[in-house]
Amino acid sequence: MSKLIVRLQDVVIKQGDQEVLGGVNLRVNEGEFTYLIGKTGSGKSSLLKALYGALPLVQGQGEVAGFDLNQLNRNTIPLLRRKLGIVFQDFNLLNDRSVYNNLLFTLKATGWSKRQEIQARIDEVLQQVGLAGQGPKMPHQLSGGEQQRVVIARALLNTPALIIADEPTGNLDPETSDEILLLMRHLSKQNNAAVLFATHDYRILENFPARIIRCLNGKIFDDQEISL
Ligand SMILES: Nc1ncnc2c1ncn2[C@@H]1O[C@H](COP(=O)(O)OP(=O)(O)OP(=O)(O)O)[C@@H](O)[C@H]1O
Repeated sequence: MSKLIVRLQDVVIKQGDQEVLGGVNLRVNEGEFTYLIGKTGSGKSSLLKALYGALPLVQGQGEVAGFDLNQLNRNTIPLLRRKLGIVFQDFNLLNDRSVYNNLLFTLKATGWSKRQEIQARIDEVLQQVGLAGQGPKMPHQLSGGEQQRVVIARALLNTPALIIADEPTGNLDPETSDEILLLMRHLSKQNNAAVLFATHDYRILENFPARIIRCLNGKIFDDQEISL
């Protein structure tokens, strides 16, 4: 049987006083690629935030990468996030430093200290996203698609069990969006990382089908449960 990376049971998620999603049941297997769709304001980002410990579960049980979401605290949230790779629409790179130093910053912040291991890991993730040798470049010297590749490389640094991608292609043209999507699907397979990929882009869903979770009217619907 596959290992579950996400397990939510009867979960309620609120933003302030407003219930955004209720009765949420969700299971995502190791290595599984899943889309998350829904209109603006339907709760996609709120669901993802709950998964990375930025919004509490108001009710219900949840486990992500072996962490109990109801038991998270200041000490365990960073440990959970180390098991996750998070990719947003806005690239969120530090613009005052090179690609290499962006990746170095994350490794140091997550406890890496040996120079040789750091160098090797940075080379490895840059290679995985097709940016070998681009470490010395500054973010502004890269295209939007290349910047998003750096963000994906950063997300891979600590070998995440789950990659959470909140509209990662939202700022990219269709051709570059396809490249990023295909890269993420390839990396998901290669690294056995589950991916939750929130998108508005129905073109991507049609061209590259996979399981779809839909946020609608305060609930989630699983269009196609693929069990691996
Ligand atoms: N920080 C916040 N404080 C209060 N309410 C919020 C906050 N963030 C989101 N909301 C509300 O929660 C609901 C769900 O928002 P959420 O951002 O999860 O939707 P979404 O599906 O991700 O939308 P989009 O596609 O526009 O990103 C909306 O009604 C929104 O107004």
